[in-house]
Amino acid sequence: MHMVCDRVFGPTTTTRHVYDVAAQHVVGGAMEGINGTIFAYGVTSSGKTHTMHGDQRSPGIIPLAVKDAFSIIQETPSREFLLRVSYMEIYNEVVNDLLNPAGQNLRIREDLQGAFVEGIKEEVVLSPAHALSLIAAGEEHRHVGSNNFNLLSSRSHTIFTLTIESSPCGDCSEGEVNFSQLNLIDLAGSESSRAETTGIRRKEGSYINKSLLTLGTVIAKITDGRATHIPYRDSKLTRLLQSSLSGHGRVSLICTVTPSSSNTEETHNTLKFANRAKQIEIQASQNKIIDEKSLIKKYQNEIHRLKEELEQLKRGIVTGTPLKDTGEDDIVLLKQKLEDGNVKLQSRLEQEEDAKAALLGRIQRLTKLILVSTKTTQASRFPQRPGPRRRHSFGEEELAYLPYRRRDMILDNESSDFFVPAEGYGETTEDTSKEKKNRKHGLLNWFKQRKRDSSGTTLTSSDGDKSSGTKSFTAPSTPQAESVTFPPEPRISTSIAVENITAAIVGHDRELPSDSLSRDETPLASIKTIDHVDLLREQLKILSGEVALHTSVLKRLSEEAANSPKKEQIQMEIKKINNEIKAKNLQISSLEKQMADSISATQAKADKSELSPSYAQLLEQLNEKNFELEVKTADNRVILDQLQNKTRECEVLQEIVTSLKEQLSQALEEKELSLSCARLENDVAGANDGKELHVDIEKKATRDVTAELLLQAHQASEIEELKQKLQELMETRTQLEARNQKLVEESAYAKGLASAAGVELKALSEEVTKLMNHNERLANELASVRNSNQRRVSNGPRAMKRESHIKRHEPVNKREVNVSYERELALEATIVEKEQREAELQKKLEESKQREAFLENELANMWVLVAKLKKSQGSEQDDSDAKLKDP
Ligand SMILES: Nc1ncnc2c1ncn2[C@@H]1O[C@H](COP(=O)(O)OP(=O)(O)OP(=O)(O)O)[C@@H](O)[C@H]1O
Repeated sequence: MHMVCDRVFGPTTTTRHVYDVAAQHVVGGAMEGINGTIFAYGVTSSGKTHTMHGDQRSPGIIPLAVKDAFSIIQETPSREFLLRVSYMEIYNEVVNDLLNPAGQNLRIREDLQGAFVEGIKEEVVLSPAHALSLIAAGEEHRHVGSNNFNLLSSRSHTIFTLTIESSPCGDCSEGEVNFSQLNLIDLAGSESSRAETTGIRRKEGSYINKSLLTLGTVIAKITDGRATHIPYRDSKLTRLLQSSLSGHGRVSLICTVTPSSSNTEETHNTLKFANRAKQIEIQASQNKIIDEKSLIKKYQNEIHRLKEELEQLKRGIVTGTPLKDTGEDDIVLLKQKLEDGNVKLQSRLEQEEDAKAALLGRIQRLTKLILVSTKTTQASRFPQRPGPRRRHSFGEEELAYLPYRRRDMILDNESSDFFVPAEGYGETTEDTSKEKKNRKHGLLNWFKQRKRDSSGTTLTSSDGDKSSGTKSFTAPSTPQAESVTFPPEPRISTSIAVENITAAIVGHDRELPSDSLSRDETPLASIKTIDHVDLLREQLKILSGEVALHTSVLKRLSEEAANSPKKEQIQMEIKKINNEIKAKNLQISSLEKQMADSISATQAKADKSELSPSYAQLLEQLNEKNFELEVKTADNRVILDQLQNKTRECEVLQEIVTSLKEQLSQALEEKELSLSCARLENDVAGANDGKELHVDIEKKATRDVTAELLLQAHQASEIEELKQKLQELMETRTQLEARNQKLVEESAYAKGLASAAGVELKALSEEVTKLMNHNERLANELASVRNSNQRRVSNGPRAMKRESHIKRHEPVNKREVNVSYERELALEATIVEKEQREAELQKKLEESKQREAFLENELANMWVLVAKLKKSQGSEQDDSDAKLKDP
């Protein structure tokens, strides 16, 4: 950015140096009758208060300026001065008197000399300590509060005004009186929209930002050249600074910036502001008061009159009534009269002595307010300033009014009271000591905890003077002033076309009529109506400002909503702000109605009575303003509608983004599932080729929408493939399950067979056992039969005898032998048969055993197979379960 400014100061620069470079010429000019304004501008916590007020270690521009003003008086023995101060704050667009706690919500009025605050308290000051004590007392009433960046942030703009009157020295000074005002302004810091503030701080912040915004707009319009209307009246700050901003006096703008990277945007804005302000064309001139309304003149004249009175009184006392020649008869009478007269004279003398003392006291009181140099040399200070002044050195008493006493750092090489009142200096000291008793250590920073030692970079933009102009502020007691052109001073100045000045003045003049009416001339009823309409207008402006602010916040939130994850919260806030805007718009319309009613009432009255031209003009102005307000409100509504549309669009976009995100996450889930299935398939089928899929889509998708779409397409095809694979896998699984079922059935059948075979085998073995038993019995029988036959043969004679005996009974025995023989044969045949059957059964048993062994073997194989199948099925089931649980 191409930047124009006079000087850039680094962090090591002292405020004293900044004062010398950027402020001293403004103070010097003010002491010569040229209005001056010095103000600090910057983001919150960038060091404005530090620059303007400072502390004991480093006194700020205000104490340095006050000190310098008194130094200049000391160095100007040819003139006598009268200094008075006022101190006010603009808090939430309300003007409060910091020197008088009762002076709250003061009105700004305008006369031909410019804007002034009605009813503001002005105090005549006699010394730097006196002035600083007043600032200190005023600071205690100033609004401060902690914000995110500054523990004691200025929540209001403060304007310290030093009104200077000077006239040539001498009792019967007929010379002109110089009149000027020096405004030293400490602005509240602009607040970032990022600042997390709530409630009262947010309200204060919005007022601060609004007035600073108006200040920026006014400066932009002044420097624009084409602007026909400059909105000075949009804020109290610009209204009061109108004269200074339109170039009618010396102006020095000190912009403070902070090195913090989080404030880059604000720093940039501050630099832009400085750059713009630098383009303002300055036309400073010396103001001279030619009428008798000057306060210094008033005091001088009164002193003069009182002195004459005193002289007369003195003469009256001294001068006795001469005695005339009288006769002897009258002597007694005369003696009597003389005695009476003496008593009377005595009492008159006493009265006159009292009057004389009272007069002297008044003369002393008045003269002590007028400050003159203690130097005896009467060398004129103007137009050439004498050699370097000894200044900036603070005495003990003055330091007491500065915050955080660090006397070791101050070079106290000069007495503080190097000026004296014109007369009665002793009384001043007495008064000052009284002040001392009452003083409070109370400038804002008195109580400030210094949070950091590193300083913000201070940047100064100071404009020089070029031609003529008028004064900026007018106090209620301010006399009429006249502009006198001074030749331009050799000073750094901006380059701006002279036409622009004219335009600015025209714009300025155009605004004046509504308030330029003399209060004496305006009928009371009209004043009331105008006041009411003024009030409504002010309220309207505040509301419009708030609507504008809300609108900007809304815009910001809408932008944020697009990116922030806390969408719902932001949407809620957007809704809240929308509601607020609606409520404000309702208020605006009701105010407009009230204004319209007031105006029509005024119009009706005006129709009845004869309107003065100024009144008609005023009405016209009001109508114009009303129209302007209506236009602005309509504009606001249009902007609001646009914003609401944008918000809706944003919401729709948000929904699209959300659905896209959901789709993406779904796709990712599916892909994950498919991947696990594929892995499972590979495990089961053993046909895993080791194919690896890369799943890092989510990050990529958020980075690049196009890439995301491509990736999605790619993923879709992959998902399709994977689905097919999954299908195949499912089929395989079904087949496997069928096969498994078959095997289970077979195994059950085999089991049945095996058990049947077992039963059969058991029956067979029992039969075999039976047969074997039977066989054994038969064999035993056979053996016993054989044994008996053999015994008979082997028994011999006995057997023979028996046989012979038997022979005697031959026919019976023969039959018996035959039966036995047949029976033996039958038994033998049965045994053979049994043996054959036994062999057969043995053979059958063997076969059964073999079959059983085979079946058992088959069964074992089957169990192995079943176990295998179960195992594979189980792992498959586990995998799919795990996949389903953790997709
Ligand atoms: N140049 C500096 N040297 C040392 N300290 C500084 C400097 N500038 C600022 N500071 C310190 O930083 C803090 C904030 O400064 P200051 O209060 O002056 O900021 P500000 O711009 O007035 O803020 P706000 O607008 O919130 O009132 C104070 O404690 C002040 O002492």
